[in-house]
Amino acid sequence: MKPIQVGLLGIGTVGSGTFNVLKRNQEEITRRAGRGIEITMVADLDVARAKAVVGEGVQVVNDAAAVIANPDIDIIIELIGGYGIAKKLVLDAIAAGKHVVTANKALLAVHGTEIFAAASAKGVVVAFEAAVAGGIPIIKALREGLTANRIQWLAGIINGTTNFILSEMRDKGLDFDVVLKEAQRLGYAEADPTFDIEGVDAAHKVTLMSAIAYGIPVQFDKAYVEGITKLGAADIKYAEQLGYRIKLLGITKRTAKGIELRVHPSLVPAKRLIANVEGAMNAVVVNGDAVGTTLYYGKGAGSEPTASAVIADLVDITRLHTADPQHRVPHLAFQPSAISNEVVLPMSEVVTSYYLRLRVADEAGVLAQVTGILAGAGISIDAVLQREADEVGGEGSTQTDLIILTHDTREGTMNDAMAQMQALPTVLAPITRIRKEELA
Ligand SMILES: NC(=O)c1ccc[n+]([C@@H]2O[C@H](COP(=O)([O-])OP(=O)(O)OC[C@H]3O[C@@H](n4cnc5c(N)ncnc54)[C@H](O)[C@@H]3O)[C@@H](O)[C@H]2O)c1
Ligand SMILES: N[C@@H](CCO)C(=O)O
Ligand code: NA
Repeated sequence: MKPIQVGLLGIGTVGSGTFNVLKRNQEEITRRAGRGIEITMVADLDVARAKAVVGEGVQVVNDAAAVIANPDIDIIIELIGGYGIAKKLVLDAIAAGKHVVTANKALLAVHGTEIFAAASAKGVVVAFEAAVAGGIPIIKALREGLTANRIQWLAGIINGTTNFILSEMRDKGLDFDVVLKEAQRLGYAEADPTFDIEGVDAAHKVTLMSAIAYGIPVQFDKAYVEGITKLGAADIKYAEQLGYRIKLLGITKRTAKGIELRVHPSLVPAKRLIANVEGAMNAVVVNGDAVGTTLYYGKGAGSEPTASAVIADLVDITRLHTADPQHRVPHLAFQPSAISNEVVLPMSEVVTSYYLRLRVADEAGVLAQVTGILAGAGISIDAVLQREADEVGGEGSTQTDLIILTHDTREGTMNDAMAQMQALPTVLAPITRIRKEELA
């Protein structure tokens, strides 16, 4: 089957990430989608910059309408932003019978009702995973994973720029303006950064989540919106002293009287996981009556994290483009015909770092014997801790514990070294080995 053809409108921060990730991971994405996905035409006002990103072989124009008019294109990605020209282009793409993928939360939160109605009438999809919490698959979780539940409430840190500002102000005592400039440089901030700092961007996102959580129309005009501009450094400090962190939260809650929809700075107990979401990271907590509380965490902004969500929507739409129902939800996420025979490694080939605890005789030269074996095996030591014998075995003890952290080592090599260490007469008990994972 020939690749599905995609037209990209706007190749700035998110657009270039989308182009690059799609190209880099082409082979695996095709195995998942069941068909290649190719951006064959790009529109951007800055044609020269666009050409520098896409190279040869992709048509670049400055008129987005020309991409929509191209009959070979099945999916339009809108990454221009705003409610101006983007609205017209999305509606034109729908009218032309094309599916739309967009990261434009502003457009959907304000004009979603009109846009979704147009798409329904035409039988096309408007997918927007990238619009809420960037790379975190929160739309998919609400739309698919949690469908059994009556959602009670959800709350999220859904604006990276403001979370970055609050984190830097708290940790480094930096000024608001300095941190905002840095967020803009890193590509997190909206074209108009007042949308970030006044809470508007978070309100766009929580409006969309509220609609999906409760099955109501998107109603941005009903949201209460308060940003972080009136917060003082002193408030952050006092909250801290009381055991809280201040976070800009988007909250939507079902109550007996109706649905709450609001964005404002909030004190959150410091021990909550969400209170420890720092920098530009996002997190959303969802409470459903059956599942209880679930947490979704990750990068909510930036070029490739946002591209990750855009491409997931492209894969979903591509999977729909077939009559075969098996194709739509492949059991193992990859198409059955694309399952690979890559090997699963035996444990001896696994590479990790280690914590070792050796109960040894408290005498000269023991440490040298042990480290000598590790050096001989090419195992690099990260840290060594030798406990006082008295601490380990009580007063007058002749035994002590030697704790060693290693750098990455092949398990088979470690097994051999451990056998040698265990055989030393000065090693008095079975060695304890715990594998260490950084998980960063
Ligand atoms: N940057 C992020 O981390 C992020 C994350 C999630 C969602 N978003 C959303 O993604 C969208 C794009 O954001 P971005 O950060 O990539 O913006 P950007 O400013 O980096 O890119 C927009 C691009 O669109 C082009 N453009 C403007 N008007 C055009 C027109 N009429 N025709 C064709 N091209 C035009 C610009 O030249 C630019 O290259 C926005 O809706 C934004 O809210 C961004
Ligand atoms: N301006 C947004 C981009 C992601 O939607 C943020 O800072 O989170
Ligand atoms: Na998302």
